[in-house]
Amino acid sequence: MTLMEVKNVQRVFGKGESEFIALNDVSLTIEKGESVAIIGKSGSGKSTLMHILALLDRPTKGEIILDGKDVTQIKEKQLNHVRNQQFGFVFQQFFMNAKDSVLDNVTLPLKISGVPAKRRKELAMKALQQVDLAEKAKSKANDLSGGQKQRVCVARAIINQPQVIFADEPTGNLDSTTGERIENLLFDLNQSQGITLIIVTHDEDLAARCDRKIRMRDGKIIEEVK
Ligand SMILES: Nc1ncnc2c1ncn2[C@@H]1O[C@H](COP(=O)(O)OP(=O)(O)OP(=O)(O)O)[C@@H](O)[C@H]1O
Repeated sequence: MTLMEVKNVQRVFGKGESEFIALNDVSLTIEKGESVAIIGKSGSGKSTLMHILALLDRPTKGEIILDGKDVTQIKEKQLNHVRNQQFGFVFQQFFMNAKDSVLDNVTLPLKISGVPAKRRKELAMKALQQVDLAEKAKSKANDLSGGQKQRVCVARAIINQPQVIFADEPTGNLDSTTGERIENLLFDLNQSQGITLIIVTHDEDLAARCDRKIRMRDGKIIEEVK
């Protein structure tokens, strides 16, 4: 089953002399339950493509079809809703509220979607158990190690039972052992819950674990390897 189709997408930044084509006629289909690595040199357009797929950015030209629906032109409010309900995010820089508790960080997506506090806590504890960090629920996010922070981010990403997790260099800030633990977590979720994984990475070993590798250069997909 197809999850997402990207059709002839172009993303242009800037205007006039400073115009820059970051994505140039990119087309791509993503199946449900796949794990896909987006690879390529710095500046090749990987993050730009991921942001478009994750509906965090809109294409200048082209179409995005999600679950058979054209979402290219839908309103910001609806986009936010789709992201909140269906997507989870894990980024290299963690993006946590450092002064808040682990629990508050993990429940944030549910707070946004209006889930009552008691239920939020239940689901957060379940998600934290999955990443083996239930005992840190009350700690300040800032007091955790890098690997623990990233596990909190994975817990936050799965709390809404998303159909896709978007990960941008999820192991980029971690040592290799800790990074591998995060990788294992992501691939376990992919295998056991069928969550589609879309991972931007420089790490060839991480890319090799994905079902499919999409290599970008100068804003184009130059190679797809299964
Ligand atoms: N908001 C923006 N305004 C102008 N140019 C941008 C913007 N975002 C990205 N670009 C340009 O688009 C190109 C692709 O950027 P992108 O971040 O997608 O690359 P990347 O492959 O993810 O690189 P890296 O591996 O370094 O993160 C770069 O040349 C970048 O300078």
